[in-house]
Amino acid sequence: MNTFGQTLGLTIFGESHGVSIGAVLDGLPAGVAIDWDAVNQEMARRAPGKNKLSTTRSEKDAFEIQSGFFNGHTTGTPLCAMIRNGDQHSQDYDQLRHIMRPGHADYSGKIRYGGFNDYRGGGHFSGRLTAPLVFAGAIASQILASQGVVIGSHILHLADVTDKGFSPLGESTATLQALKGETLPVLDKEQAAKMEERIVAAKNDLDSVGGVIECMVTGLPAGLGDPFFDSVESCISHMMFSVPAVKGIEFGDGFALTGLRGSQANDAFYYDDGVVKTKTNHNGGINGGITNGMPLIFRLAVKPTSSISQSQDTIDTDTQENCQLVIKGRHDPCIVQRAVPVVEAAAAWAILDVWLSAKGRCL
Ligand SMILES: Cc1cc2nc3c(=O)[nH]c(=O)nc-3n(C[C@H](O)[C@H](O)[C@H](O)COP(=O)(O)O)c2cc1C
Ligand SMILES: C=C(O[C@@H]1CC(C(=O)O)=C[C@@H](OP(=O)(O)O)[C@H]1O)C(=O)O
Repeated sequence: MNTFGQTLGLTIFGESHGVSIGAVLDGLPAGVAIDWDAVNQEMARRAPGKNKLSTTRSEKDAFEIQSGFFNGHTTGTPLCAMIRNGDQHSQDYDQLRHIMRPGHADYSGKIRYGGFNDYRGGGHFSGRLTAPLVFAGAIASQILASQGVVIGSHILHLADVTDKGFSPLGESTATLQALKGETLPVLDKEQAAKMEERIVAAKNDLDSVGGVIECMVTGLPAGLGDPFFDSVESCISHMMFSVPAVKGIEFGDGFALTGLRGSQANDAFYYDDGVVKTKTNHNGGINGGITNGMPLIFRLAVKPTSSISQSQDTIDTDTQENCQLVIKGRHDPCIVQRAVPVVEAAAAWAILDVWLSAKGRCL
């Protein structure tokens, strides 16, 4: 199934080198006035071909609304948006019909779909399918913002360069919003130039780099989520592994919690003018799968781009022999900075789904 969500259904469709890609958003509340300029801004943050750190494929990522929006408001029935593809170089992919890129989905996709998958540009597996995800998330984040929820992210690590982490007790809305204007969003501004240098160096070596994105969600009330299968961690993780190249997630202190004692890892409660807070936030705003009212924090591992131009060992499925592959084409030397708006959008959609499920489809 290519649909995500319990109360709010998101279906994404299309192939990177097909006519179009798009999304169907089902279950949105009726009567929401959407700020389309803000949606366009989010699309532009993710769009390819903007600078030397990204693929040179140039796409406008303009969307055409097909349904679900009438007289300035959502109708509450499925909202469908279509995004046309315009700058495909499909000949770059001719050899990839039968020569499998290591690290990409060529082989697994070929087996899954019996060889009928559209392999051009990675087809339906392409990072291009994150454009409809951003479209959906941009709408979800507007709805969440009306309830006081803010989502922001930065690059915590890129190759061997490290930014300072988010303050676990929360960052201001101004800080989270300001990060959205940056190509390499970091808190310690000196790290951006070093990160850029690592991406350019990898590209010059016909290679790629990966990193870690840290995401924070502020303004969530306590009590959202469910204890087991639909825990907030489960819902967010389910969504985040839909972002191509994401290979890991941790909440709060995550794996580092394993090195602490209980006395160090527990987040002590206190009343702050009648509001329940915790003095630390090692658990990332979630206890028992349910939000506790503190900022939600998670980190994602993003792998280095698999399509590199060095010669690599692989297989030819036509001849059933081992062979060498030199990939042609226009690939991102680093996915991390391109994935930042995608992660925020994906978080917005997953959290709005949790919210509407908890509150019986209502805000
Ligand atoms: C925004 C974005 C851009 C991407 N750009 C590329 C790219 O240019 N070349 C590439 O090989 N992979 C790229 N990827 C990653 C692949 O789509 C992904 O590695 C592939 O679908 C296999 O999925 P997996 O890595 O999650 O196993 C990109 C991913 C995202 C989110
Ligand atoms: C098109 C986008 O990114 C693409 C993601 C991608 C991949 O394999 O994931 C491979 C490249 O595709 P192509 O070879 O067609 O240029 C990227 O350009 C986009 O982000 O909109």
